[in-house]
Amino acid sequence: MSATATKLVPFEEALTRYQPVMGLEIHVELNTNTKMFCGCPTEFGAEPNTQICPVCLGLPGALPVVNAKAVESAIRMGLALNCEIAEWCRFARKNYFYPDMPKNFQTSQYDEPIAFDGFIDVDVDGETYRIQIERAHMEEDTGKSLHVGGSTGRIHGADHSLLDYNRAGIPLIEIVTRTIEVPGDKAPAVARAFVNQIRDLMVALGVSDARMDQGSMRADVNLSLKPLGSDQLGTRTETKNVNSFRSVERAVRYEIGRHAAILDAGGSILQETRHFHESDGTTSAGRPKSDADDYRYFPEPDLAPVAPDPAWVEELRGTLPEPPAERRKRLQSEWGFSDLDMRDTVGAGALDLVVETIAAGATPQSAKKWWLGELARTANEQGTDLQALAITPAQVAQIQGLIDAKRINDKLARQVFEGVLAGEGDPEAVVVARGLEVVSDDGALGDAVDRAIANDPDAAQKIRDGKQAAAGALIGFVMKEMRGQADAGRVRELIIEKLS
Ligand SMILES: Nc1ncnc2c1ncn2[C@@H]1O[C@H](COP(=O)(O)OP(=O)(O)OP(=O)(O)O)[C@@H](O)[C@H]1O
Ligand SMILES: [Mg+2]
Ligand SMILES: [Mg+2]
Repeated sequence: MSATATKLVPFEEALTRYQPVMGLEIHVELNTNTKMFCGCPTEFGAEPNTQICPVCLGLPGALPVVNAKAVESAIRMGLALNCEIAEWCRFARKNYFYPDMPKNFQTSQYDEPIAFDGFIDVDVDGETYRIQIERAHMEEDTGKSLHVGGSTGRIHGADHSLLDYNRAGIPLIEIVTRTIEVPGDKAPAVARAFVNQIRDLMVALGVSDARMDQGSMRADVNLSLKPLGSDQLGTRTETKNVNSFRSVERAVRYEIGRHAAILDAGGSILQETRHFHESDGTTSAGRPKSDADDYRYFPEPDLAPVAPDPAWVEELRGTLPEPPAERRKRLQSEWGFSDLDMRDTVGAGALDLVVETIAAGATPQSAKKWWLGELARTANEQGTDLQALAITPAQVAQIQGLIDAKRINDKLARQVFEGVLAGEGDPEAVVVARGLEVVSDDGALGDAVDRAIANDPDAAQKIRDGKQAAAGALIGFVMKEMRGQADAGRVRELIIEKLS
């Protein structure tokens, strides 16, 4: 579903007249064992409405209690984002009605967030861009609506809705950037790199599994344009719940072209939420949303203020992972990567995957080769991120191990990747099931070499005359006959032996 007739100004052309301005809101689900304000479990994928209680359902008289582990995660996250940590802050009620929110308000933070005024640096094409963080605040997730039945189409195209409140009350941190202005042509890539880096940071902190494909990390992309040279912000649109790095990049690009077309035609941008469509990279209108939307925020009367002891905050500072830029420098020197190797790896969002693949036994170069080659191509074809592919770093290392042991070659490895990605099991199982092992047995190879010599007497004669380069044609014949499964090195040796 997408707005088919939307006219776009080509990206490069839009940038000759407008400066894009972005703002990113990232929701991260914390991996605490229990919910934000009650003891319900947070496990993903349970039977609907089995992880609920009077507190997360907002039943009258139920009293919430703050999850201390969630506060700890929020503080560590704030510190990692170079934020100030509030010495005293409160929760607030954000009042609105929506069926997936049983309490009729979301417990969030408003003007007193736990963390504020931070920044992180992201690298794109060898340049560093500093992204200012306005705040990171604690809140709770909503439940989920499932729209089913299609005969009346009254509700989002469906008959009726089912509600699952298992997710209601799971701790969330919302990270909000200040407006971001970078050279227009870099804007989509900077947005993607930022979200990517937030993910890496969450994983390194161990506070969330930050899986965009599973919704444990979600990005809202705000975008506006202003005429070049103007210092007045334009009206923004807010593309909601974008769920991959690649989609973040595409959403920015698409909205730039769409805004430019409207502004060029003398129109004005409607401040609204938008939905992103993976299939064709477009967005479509959601609901109008003005800055004056009145959520009637007020301090939550049922929760005590959060006043983290400064000594505890300093203690938590000591638990932070190595800052990303320093880590990249260290890894680059450990791996012996060139600047370009490193830039490509980071740019592809493959840094942690490469780290894990090396930890599982592969060399840095081979880990990089597969993630940035074969697997990046596959991710691109599937329109997803490397992290979402159905293969683990350990499996990539196993495939490289099979190559190193000369049981398969690079070409056969591609078929092993295909099998693993298709869910046929571990590399070893795929090799056996698909019969992909390289033949290095002299008997079978010798017979094929004999046939190759008989097939191409000219080449054979050249080799007898000492022109070993002519062996290529015979090796090609053998490889073709054995469907790529011959040990090419051994075939060459046999050819030379037989013809000298
Ligand atoms: N004119 C603009 N153009 C682009 N981005 C903007 C503009 N004005 C604000 N932003 C960005 O939009 C984001 C607004 O997020 P914020 O959470 O503060 O409010 P919201 O989107 O109105 O509320 P909600 O959390 O309910 O979605 C910020 O990242 C901000 O920098
Ligand atoms: Mg927000
Ligand atoms: Mg928003």
